[in-house]
Amino acid sequence: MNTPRARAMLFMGRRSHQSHAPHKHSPPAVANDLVISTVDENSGIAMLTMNRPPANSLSLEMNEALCYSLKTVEANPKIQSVILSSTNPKIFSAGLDITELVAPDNDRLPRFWNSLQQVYIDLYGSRLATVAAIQGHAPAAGCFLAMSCDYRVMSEGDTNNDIKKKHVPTIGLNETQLGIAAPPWMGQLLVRTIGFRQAELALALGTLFPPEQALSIGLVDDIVPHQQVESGDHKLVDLLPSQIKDQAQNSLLQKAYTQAQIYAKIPPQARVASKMVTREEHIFRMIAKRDEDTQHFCGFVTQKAVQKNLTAYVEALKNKSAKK
Ligand SMILES: CCCCCCCC/C=C\C=C\CC(=O)SCCNC(=O)CCNC(=O)[C@H](O)C(C)(C)COP(=O)(O)OP(=O)(O)OC[C@H]1O[C@@H](n2cnc3c(N)ncnc32)[C@H](O)[C@@H]1OP(=O)(O)O
Repeated sequence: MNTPRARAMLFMGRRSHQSHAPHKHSPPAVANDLVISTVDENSGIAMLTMNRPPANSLSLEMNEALCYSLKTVEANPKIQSVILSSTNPKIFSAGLDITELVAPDNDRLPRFWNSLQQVYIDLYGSRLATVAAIQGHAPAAGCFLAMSCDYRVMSEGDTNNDIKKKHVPTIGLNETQLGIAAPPWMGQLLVRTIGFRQAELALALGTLFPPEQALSIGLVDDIVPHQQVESGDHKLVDLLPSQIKDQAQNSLLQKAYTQAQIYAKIPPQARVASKMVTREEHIFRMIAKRDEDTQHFCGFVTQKAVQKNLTAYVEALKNKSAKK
């Protein structure tokens, strides 16, 4: 698998195993509205908007929809950049769908984990320039999605004095707070993004960072105030799915679009080759340990003590939501 040809194919949007019989890890082709895909061939920019209410949490089907949408966009040679966003103005993604982990089905659990691994392989190894527009919370695997992109722009949130309107999004790998540990490849992604010591601290404490702190440690590349801008780029307006058309003047999406334009102007072969330099080793290391990782995950999650923590966590989430 780890041959020069396999490496090149990974980053050119094709998988070396696709020419053979379906691989056990290949996500099935799915088409649904969990991820809304819009494409503008003139600018070379596409947008994938996560649309799984209430929290864009990552279920098996959501992971498959993400991979399918990304592959479909990648197959269009006119597209060079993609923006990953959310229809929910307050949540980018709440991470893994925790209900997948509680009292799991023996057959579904490994398939679920494989689908998440595939999201990582496809997104981190995409030939496209990927820009995450993080308008709301991005805990755990939500943070992982953002870290798998090439560039992260985060909204400062609504720091309105009115406490009811106030909304400050946070981002980070908070798994330890749930009594679980981030999988090794996800934790390593944090190390690669913010450096060893900051990652060591953040992983142990399960820290969720507000936008300014996330910027200061390099977890995001830019933050933008929560505001409408005077004149939006009309090309961005064309790209927005109907569900978020009213956000055309939104400064976060404007910034993400500008960054996607900058990437789209770089000669693609050179951009892709430079991405391989920093990412291929990490991806191939994960692929080599993929089955072992799935076994660890299934063994870990099904432990009695872990199930107890997760059950209590889901209960607390539901109670919190019911009290609103
Ligand atoms: C030896 C090696 C071993 C290796 C082992 C590896 C093991 C690794 C295992 C797991 C890795 C996990 C990574 C993860 O991603 S775990 C998920 C972590 N996510 C969270 O902790 C986030 C939880 N959610 C929240 O904190 C909030 O919902 C927030 C995102 C901040 C939004 O807050 P708010 O706007 O106030 O919204 P609500 O809390 O009211 O939620 C709205 C509804 O959404 C449901 N919800 C929220 N998050 C999830 C989720 N992650 N999964 C499923 N459902 C979720 C919530 O219950 C509300 O629903 P309802 O209104 O129907 O009750």
